[in-house]
Amino acid sequence: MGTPARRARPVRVLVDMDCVLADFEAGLLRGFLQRFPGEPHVPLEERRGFYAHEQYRALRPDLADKVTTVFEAPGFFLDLEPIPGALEAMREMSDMQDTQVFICTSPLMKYDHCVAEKYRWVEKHLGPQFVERIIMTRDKTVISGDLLIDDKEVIQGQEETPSWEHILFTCCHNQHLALPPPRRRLRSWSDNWREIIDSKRGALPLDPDGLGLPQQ
Ligand SMILES: Cc1cn([C@H]2C[C@H](O)[C@@H](COP(=O)(O)O)O2)c(=O)[nH]c1=O
Ligand SMILES: [Mg+2]
Repeated sequence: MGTPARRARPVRVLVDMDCVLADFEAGLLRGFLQRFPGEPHVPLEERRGFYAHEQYRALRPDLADKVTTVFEAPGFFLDLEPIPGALEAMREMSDMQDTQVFICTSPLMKYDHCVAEKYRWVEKHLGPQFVERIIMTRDKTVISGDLLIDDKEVIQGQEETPSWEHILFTCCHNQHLALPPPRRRLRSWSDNWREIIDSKRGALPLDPDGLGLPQQ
């Protein structure tokens, strides 16, 4: 009989891209002001709700299509600025022991430029080793992980009970929301993301069949 194993499996962290790694909201406002000067706009401090185009629609119905043309345009996703601290956090996280990091991002339905530009953005800012870590899906609930760091307040899909805990990454459109316990937030990449990852380590099943893991 082997010694009871005390070795945990790695913590798997899924990290969203838009508004978590890449500053979608700042890029959208900048692009809108350049393309439609003189039209009413939504300042970042007044953004509410995940979908910017819905808030622009409420401002004036025709503005929904206008703002949509900004993020569907070639170059939009590639030119987004990194969120402060995001690149450093990703590099540190992927170097952590017993930690797997994946970038989990949803493409636009109008994917012509978005998909390739998301890949190119990751290569440009994080390098080819992170390109291997991209998961592109319209349904994040079917992806397995321990944590999903994401700015969308509600993440739904085919799987009613996703394996991950959703950590809400603070962004202009969600900062006003009061999260019901036990939901957790990451306020920025200066916040306690290391503690959040470590909080998952003890909770992992160790050698579930109880037969012991092979000695190394
Ligand atoms: C604000 C906003 C976003 N979208 C799109 C843009 C991206 O493809 C996804 C967000 O992806 P994530 O992985 O959840 O970050 O949503 C949109 O279609 N309309 C909008 O107003
Ligand atoms: Mg996002």
